[in-house]
Amino acid sequence: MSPTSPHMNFRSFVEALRQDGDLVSIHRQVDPHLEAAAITRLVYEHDLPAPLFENLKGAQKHGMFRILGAPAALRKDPATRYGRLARHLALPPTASMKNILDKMLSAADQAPIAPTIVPTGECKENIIEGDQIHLEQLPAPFIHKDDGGKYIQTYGMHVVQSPDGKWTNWSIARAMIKDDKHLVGLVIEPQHIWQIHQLWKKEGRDCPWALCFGVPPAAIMAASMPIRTYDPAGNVAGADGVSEASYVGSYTGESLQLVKCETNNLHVPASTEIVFEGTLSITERAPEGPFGEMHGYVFPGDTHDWPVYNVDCITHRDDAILPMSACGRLTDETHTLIGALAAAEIANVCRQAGLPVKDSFSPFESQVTWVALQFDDAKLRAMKTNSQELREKVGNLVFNHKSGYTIHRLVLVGDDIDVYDGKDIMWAFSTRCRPGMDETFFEDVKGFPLVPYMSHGNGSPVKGGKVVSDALMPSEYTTGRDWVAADFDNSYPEELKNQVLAQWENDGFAPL
Ligand SMILES: CC1=C(C(=O)O)[C@@H]2CC(C)(C)c3c(C)c(C)cc4c3N2[C@@]12C(=O)NC(=O)N=C2N4C[C@H](O)[C@H](O)[C@H](O)COP(=O)(O)O
Ligand SMILES: [K+]
Ligand SMILES: [Mn+2]
Repeated sequence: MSPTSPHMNFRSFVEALRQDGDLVSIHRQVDPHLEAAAITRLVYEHDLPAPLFENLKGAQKHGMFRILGAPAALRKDPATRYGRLARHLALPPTASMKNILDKMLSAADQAPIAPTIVPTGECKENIIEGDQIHLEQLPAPFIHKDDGGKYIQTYGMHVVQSPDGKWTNWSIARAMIKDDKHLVGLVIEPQHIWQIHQLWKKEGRDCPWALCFGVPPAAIMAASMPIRTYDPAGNVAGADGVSEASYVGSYTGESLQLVKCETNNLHVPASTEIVFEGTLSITERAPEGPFGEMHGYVFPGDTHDWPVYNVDCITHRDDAILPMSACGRLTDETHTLIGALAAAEIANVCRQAGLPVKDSFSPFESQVTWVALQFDDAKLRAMKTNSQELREKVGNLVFNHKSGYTIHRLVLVGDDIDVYDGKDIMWAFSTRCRPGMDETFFEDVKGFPLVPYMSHGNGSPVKGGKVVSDALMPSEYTTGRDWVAADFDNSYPEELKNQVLAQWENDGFAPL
């Protein structure tokens, strides 16, 4: 029996949400065609408990399957805002986003802990092979009314491996059902699944593949993060060169238990809810999309050809649960994970390059197209640099690194700004960054085509459109801050503030 702690076992994670009062089980029959996603979308837009659809119209025998919506979205209570993410990492429900990202980064300078291969696990309770596979009969969700198909894959983990077996990558990339035996999905440059797909193209063989729905929550966090592993040549990139599996081992302190696939030599977490096994074709492509994407748009009819996945075998737990991210406008997993984890890795890359970056976050208000980088003001002054020089240095470093792929604006701020507070970032950006003069634009770097002003804008969808906006004031480079904020914290003497706070409720105000 594999570990049953919530961060290491998806089924236990769902039960932990129930214990937390952060789950709504819906027993009435719900239609996977739009209805389940519509309920989940409203959950996202109001930060409500995760919906578990226990009785899907069209669910197959052996419990194939139920759906858990909003697996890593926000909780309404500010005190436990990130509780559902915290549960992915065995952190307390009151953990801050900083606690969560620090935990994810803690692996960067710890020894990797390799996974353990075990003979079997819960994911082997049911095995469906060959002509018994009918993807079209599964209760796969149709998520947005203008989508190009049923997106069964929105929170599963792709497993692919370099031909030399040295590098196994875990990542999330969407995929929809193409027909009874095939999926089709995004495999975009420079993502690691794209890099490994390229290696198999050179080999002239289809890429062995597995797609794991309902993996240990600690694993899906690394799958969503642009951690540095091998470069395309298969050499170790940067200090680590670990695969996600070993990276997860580091920050959980536990060796993940994996089992071998039935039909290829890849390994998958033993407690996975549903496993698709097969190949990612190096030749076959098919129309994919449109899809309601992370920036909150569907462009009807916006279909493009992407690689085809061939499903040879399905294994699954009894009463399996498919996690679903009905992504789009704020606030869902594409914001709490893609933006936040990219920000964390970008700060890591900056620090490795010797830049005094203390903290970073991608403000939800920017639909996670920005990352705010908080500089240590004293160390900044010691650099004896200036705005233009720093903007160029940071932009050239981040916008040419894979971790910067999805980010189009970097906002540089001092350490009086809380990067996790969107109001703080907008205050600094709006009042300290003079448009044009304090900004450096980058047109010769890789652009992120999913941003609407890229794919449906006026310029190249894949090049440029990036900027470093310096919201550090000139005094922060030289003498130190030459202003006082006109707010309660900074504009009143300590003893007066304490007196006001002590009197606060006696004066008739509700507790802050
Ligand atoms: C951009 C993406 C999506 C979109 O907006 O449609 C789509 C939506 C869903 C499936 C919900 C989704 C969720 C819920 C989460 C949490 C992450 C993503 C996605 N999907 C996309 C996708 O279809 N294609 C893609 O290339 N990257 C995606 N990521 C981001 C990657 O996972 C991230 O960049 C990793 O770092 C990649 O791993 P490595 O290569 O570094 O190993
Ligand atoms: K990853
Ligand atoms: Mn990777």
